[in-house]
Amino acid sequence: MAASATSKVLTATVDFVTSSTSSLTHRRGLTCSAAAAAAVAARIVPHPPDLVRWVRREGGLVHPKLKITDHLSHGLGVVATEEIPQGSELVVLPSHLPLRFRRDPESDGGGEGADSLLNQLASRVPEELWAMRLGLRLLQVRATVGSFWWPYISNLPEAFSVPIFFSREDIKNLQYAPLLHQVNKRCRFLFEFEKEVKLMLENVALKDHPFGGQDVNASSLGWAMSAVSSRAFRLHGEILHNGKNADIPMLLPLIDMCNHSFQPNAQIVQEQDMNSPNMSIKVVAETPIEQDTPVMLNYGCLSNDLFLLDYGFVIPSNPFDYVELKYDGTLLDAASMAAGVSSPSFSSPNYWQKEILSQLNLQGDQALPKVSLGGPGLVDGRLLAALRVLLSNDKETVQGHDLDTLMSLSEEAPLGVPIEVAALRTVIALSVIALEHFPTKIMEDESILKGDVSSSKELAIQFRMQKKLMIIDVMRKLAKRVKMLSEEKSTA
Ligand SMILES: C[S@@+](CC[C@H](N)C(=O)[O-])C[C@H]1O[C@@H](n2cnc3c(N)ncnc32)[C@H](O)[C@@H]1O
Repeated sequence: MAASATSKVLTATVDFVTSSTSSLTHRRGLTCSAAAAAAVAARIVPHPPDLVRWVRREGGLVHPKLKITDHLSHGLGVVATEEIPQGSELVVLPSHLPLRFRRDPESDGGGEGADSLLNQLASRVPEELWAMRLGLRLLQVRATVGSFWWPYISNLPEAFSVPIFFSREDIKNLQYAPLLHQVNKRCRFLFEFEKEVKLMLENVALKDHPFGGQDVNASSLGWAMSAVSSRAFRLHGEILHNGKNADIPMLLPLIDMCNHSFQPNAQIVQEQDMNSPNMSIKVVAETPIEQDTPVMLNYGCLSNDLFLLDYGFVIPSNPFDYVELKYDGTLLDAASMAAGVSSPSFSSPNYWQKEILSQLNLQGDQALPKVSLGGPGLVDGRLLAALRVLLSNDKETVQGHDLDTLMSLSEEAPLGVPIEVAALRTVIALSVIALEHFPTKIMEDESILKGDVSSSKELAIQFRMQKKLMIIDVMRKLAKRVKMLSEEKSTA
């Protein structure tokens, strides 16, 4: 495969991103450090108060057959000490226990108070880094002597295994440009934000200081952002004056001790409190929970990029994992030729094909060239439709199908078996190119993991290995489909 074609496949090249790799490792402050292991259970203080007792004392409910315990590879977790029936309420939090960022419009107007300064700082955080906003509140509460939330805060991990705390070397070890890009973006933001916070708080009197006069740097900001991204749930806030309620992120004491599974045995339920605009938040058993079984919640159908970036772990054989590719006609021509398709015309579509590419947002001013491979659909619908359309010379047949049909892999061969086989073979060749883009092979990764590696290096290697295994899985499934179609055709 031509090097120029292969270098285009992933949405950005690793070299480009790593040339400016930022990392928080050399800036570890008082309040944070990289996790010594993905499953590290060390807390902010060595012997924090009993969280279960605190929740009960504050009027919450904790099922008597639950306890917090070490979960081998997931840190702490919540476990059933005896069988718990389906439908049982496991934890109920009264509305004053969740920690949220409450934006008080009256303190937004440039006043001097601590809350006003916190609001001003929060308003400088871009929406996509929402975790930093609640993180500011978390830092404020953490710095408050005698804080109501201290029993909760003191039970938080002292370190997180998210990649902003990896060494530069281990960030490069991820080998996947879209994630490197996100990690760098977060690191750069934290360094910039540290400057802004310092500037804004330089001459603030102690009584007005949102962090009780304590130094806040990129590391402590990173700790707070990671605490929130790995533990907060987006839930309905209280009912607003207009009767609606907006989704807001909240830290849920004790509930956030539950680990993640795609086959959860419990779920979060919100209930309107009688006579108040508040919502109580519960965890309810969705299935019977056997003795010694952990209570598991589903954090969401996320890719490994998001699990690693926000939570600091990677899920093996994650059905929602995918790789990003850039839609590029020249690359598709190369892939298609490698797949044995004769005279493909991806780089020179004719006018009716161009129109469809525009409708698919793959061409024109509004083009969104990022497409994906993997996930539940295996192939990005827009990519599949483009391949099917560009491999066909039959305008009438193509125009006889709507875009949804052309984009669906479950629609078997809408433009005929030869076109379908050529399209799928092209995707397989694209997958090979994507695989070649990783500097190491799976076997090399496996042998590195057999050695003595740091936990962050292990996570980085697990991440890239899972991406490669996922691509191979896509290739295998598509090859099976090609075989089936070819057999069907030959027996027809
Ligand atoms: C909401 S907290 C759960 C409580 C956490 N285990 C603790 O020790 O505080 C989420 C964190 O738990 C760990 N975790 C949760 N589910 C996991 C899983 N399926 N695999 C690995 N780690 C997991 C990760 O460190 C994640 O950032």
